[in-house]
Amino acid sequence: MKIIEVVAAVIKKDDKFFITRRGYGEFIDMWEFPGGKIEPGEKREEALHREIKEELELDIENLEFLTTVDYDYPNFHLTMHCYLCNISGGTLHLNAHNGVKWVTLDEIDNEKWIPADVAVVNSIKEKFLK
Ligand SMILES: Nc1nc2c([nH]c(=O)n2[C@H]2C[C@H](O)[C@@H](COP(=O)(O)OP(=O)(O)OP(=O)(O)O)O2)c(=O)[nH]1
Repeated sequence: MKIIEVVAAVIKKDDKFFITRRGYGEFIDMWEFPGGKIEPGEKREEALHREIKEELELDIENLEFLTTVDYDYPNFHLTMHCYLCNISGGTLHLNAHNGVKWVTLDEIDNEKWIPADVAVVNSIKEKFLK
């Protein structure tokens, strides 16, 4: 099966997490963590900086590895490396999404997540729920 390797940003500020709603494609209108495919020769962190700049026109800093999620979709296998980070600059523009919001840990389960992201949400809760 085709393997797709993706990086995703779990952007945090105070007690909230920044989530984005897909604006196109198979998972349109479902929530995800922004990011995208690693290009040949790219390091994971470089790919994440590039994707967040392309998709949202934001800069990120303080990347800290959170988890790698593996998920079998019907037509590909997803390997997704997720990094906690903060916004360090830029002005938000939605170039790939049709919505964004900041959610607390109390709200994070209530979203219509892309299937693989349920495991990311569980990792976030494991790390931050006291
Ligand atoms: N970015 C992102 N992709 C996710 C998440 N969860 C999940 O299953 N995916 C899947 C959906 C896509 O099939 C794949 C990432 O593709 P993408 O469309 O974001 O990547 P990209 O920007 O590099 O690609 P493209 O649309 O330009 O081809 O990973 C998530 O939280 N964030």
